[in-house]
Amino acid sequence: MSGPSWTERLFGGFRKTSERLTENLTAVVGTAKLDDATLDEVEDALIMSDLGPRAARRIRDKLAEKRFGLTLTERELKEAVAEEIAEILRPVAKPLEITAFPRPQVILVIGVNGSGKTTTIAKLAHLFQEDDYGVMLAAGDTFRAAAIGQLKVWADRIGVPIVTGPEGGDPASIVFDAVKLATDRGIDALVVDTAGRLQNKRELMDELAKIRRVLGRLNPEAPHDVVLVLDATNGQNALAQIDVFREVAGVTGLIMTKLDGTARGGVLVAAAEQYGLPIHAIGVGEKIDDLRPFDPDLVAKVIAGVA
Ligand SMILES: Nc1nc2c(ncn2[C@@H]2O[C@H](COP(=O)(O)OP(=O)(O)OP(=O)(O)O)[C@@H](O)[C@H]2O)c(=O)[nH]1
Repeated sequence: MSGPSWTERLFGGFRKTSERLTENLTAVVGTAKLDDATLDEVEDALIMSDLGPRAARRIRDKLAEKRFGLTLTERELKEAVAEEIAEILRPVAKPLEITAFPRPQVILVIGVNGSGKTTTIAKLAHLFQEDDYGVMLAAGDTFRAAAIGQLKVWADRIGVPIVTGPEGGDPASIVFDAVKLATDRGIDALVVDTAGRLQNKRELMDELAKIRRVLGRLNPEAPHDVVLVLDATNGQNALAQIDVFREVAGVTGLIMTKLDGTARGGVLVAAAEQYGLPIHAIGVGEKIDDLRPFDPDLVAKVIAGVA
């Protein structure tokens, strides 16, 4: 028997956001036309659904601009909200593409422990493989032997080469070896795991800076991508993580995981509005093919309860 489809799981990841929003929107309609008081209620409903005050404000303003004074049915209001959410999400939906020349494209993956970083690296590698790219992994999280072991298990399972070092080894030297090997072998994408010790910001910053310096010596363009993995079940805390990692590592894009569980997926909209960072993909399960393209229109409809 097969389980729920990935889109069904996606509904799960946004359920908390969506239920709150749609309940509150339902309460709004039927009472009055879209005047200031109603718009206030819509804005509140959006804030309470984890979309954040900025996105809520923008959606309110757009609704006012386009539909002030109209009396909308419940469905029409939800569709209008979905459209404005989609407007926020569309510009940030950008798959991670392999374009680096010379190869390899070096993709640093960062994120706190437990965010789904290791699993996401394996899923990304699998996606690249499916597109016929040569992929290599580098186990740059040497802080814990388990992290190295776990990445190795994934590498063996999907059949990609991996460069590792001893526990406590120097991540920069592993990355250096990996880039050289990847260059020799004509690898297209080198995906690098990094330590996720956010509680020790200084050390993490130094470590990432050293990796950058070493990479820069081999290829001034590298790292080409610095992808932050965020756990959607963390809700608003995800925003705080973006703040810190932007400062520590210069994030170039996001992947949000665990959008299949009991996540507060609405935070994705808050992140899009606040940071405008590309969202490369979303994780909707623990299996290797559970990393999916980020579809802004579908996500917007799911959130607004009109999918
Ligand atoms: N439901 C669900 N679980 C996920 C998803 N992505 C990762 N996980 C699970 O989350 C847990 C943590 O994932 P890891 O990939 O080990 O996370 P990590 O950030 O590398 O964490 P450490 O190994 O502790 O550093 C694992 O049990 C994964 O199977 C997802 O999209 N959905």
